[in-house]
Amino acid sequence: MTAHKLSELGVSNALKSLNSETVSPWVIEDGKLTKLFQFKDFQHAFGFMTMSALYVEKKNHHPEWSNTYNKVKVQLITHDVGGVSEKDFDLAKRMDRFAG
Ligand SMILES: C[C@H](O)[C@H](O)[C@H]1CNC2=NC(N)=NC(=O)C2=N1
Repeated sequence: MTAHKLSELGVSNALKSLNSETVSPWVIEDGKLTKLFQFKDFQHAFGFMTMSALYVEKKNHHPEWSNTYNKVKVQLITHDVGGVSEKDFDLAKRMDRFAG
């Protein structure tokens, strides 16, 4: 699947749809699709990262993320097109599911 950089309107519409399915919102921060996940403890946070890692490797589309104890900050952008694309929204939806 080739990536196409989404327009501002495209990002805004995709964000509305993505956030209708999740309790805590994704936002655009520094031009990247961003979310802070909070888990009950480190093990759950790391389990989320492990499930996500297997998926991102299969899709060859990788997050920028950091983990502090029970928190995982995720930022998604499609480097090949220099902006947010459908691939980022697909991964965001999957990560919300992995987070339970
Ligand atoms: C060579 C390799 O397929 C590319 O660099 C892939 C790897 N993972 C990637 N991840 C993200 N987030 N954006 C990309 O453009 C991208 N490109």
